[in-house]
Amino acid sequence: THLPLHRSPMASRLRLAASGENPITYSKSGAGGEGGTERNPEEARRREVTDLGGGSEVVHVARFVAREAAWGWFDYLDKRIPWTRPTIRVFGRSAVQPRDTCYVADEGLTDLRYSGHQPHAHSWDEFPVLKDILNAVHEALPGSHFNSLLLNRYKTGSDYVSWHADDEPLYGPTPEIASVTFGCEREFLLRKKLTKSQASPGSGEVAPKRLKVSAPQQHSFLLKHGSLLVMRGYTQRDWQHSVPKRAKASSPRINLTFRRVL
Ligand SMILES: O=C(O)CCC(=O)C(=O)O
Ligand SMILES: [Fe+2]
Repeated sequence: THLPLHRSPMASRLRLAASGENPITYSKSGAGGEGGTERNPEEARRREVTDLGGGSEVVHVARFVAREAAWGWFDYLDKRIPWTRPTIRVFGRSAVQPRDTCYVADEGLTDLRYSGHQPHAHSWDEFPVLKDILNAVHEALPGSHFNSLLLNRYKTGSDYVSWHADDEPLYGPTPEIASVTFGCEREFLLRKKLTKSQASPGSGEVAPKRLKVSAPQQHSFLLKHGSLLVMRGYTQRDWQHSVPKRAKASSPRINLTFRRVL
């Protein structure tokens, strides 16, 4: 079958993986089962693999979850998740996090802490749908064993997540993070962290010769309703990511990032 090529914002960055090269195998739950209708047919779940260099890689599956099923999951999550907007600390100041959040994790894991905030860990048993989504992600990523999930809801285009890396030690040096998006499509940006020598060119008395500092490498992904994006290798060590404000985005977006606490 010939599929329309997904438009890629940066034409040069891609190696389109043939589906045979990276087989996604879902256990068919048979006629009447639910599994089959939630996921798009295999030929639609085309993977774009972006090699960021230096052992970092991003995999993007624009049509991971079938549209209707994805809206069903969106509605469930929007209504049933006990969303909160915690006060966090950034650069020594308190601020209300600019998006709703919720955290789910296996029992007995090291607690997650970020920006001076420790979210309450809910149990998977409270939200059966999350187990379905987790199963779909596990089937798409053979060998993955996610045990925790951070959910974010961006109510409007004014909600965002600023530049950061999910490089907390509890995830280990090369975490695989799988991100599933529902609802409003938003841009997801990645930029290379500056190395020591690239960062502020010193504060010596003699002004340093003006060096041409090239802009950090950047990649952009438009994350659509029902899409999957996976960051792996050294992406958290060497890159930062963000979902910037977008005045034009008026409807809510829900994003799930599955992680493995070691
Ligand atoms: O909403 C997204 O796509 C990203 C969320 C994120 O980076 C995070 O929760 O760490
Ligand atoms: Fe993140």
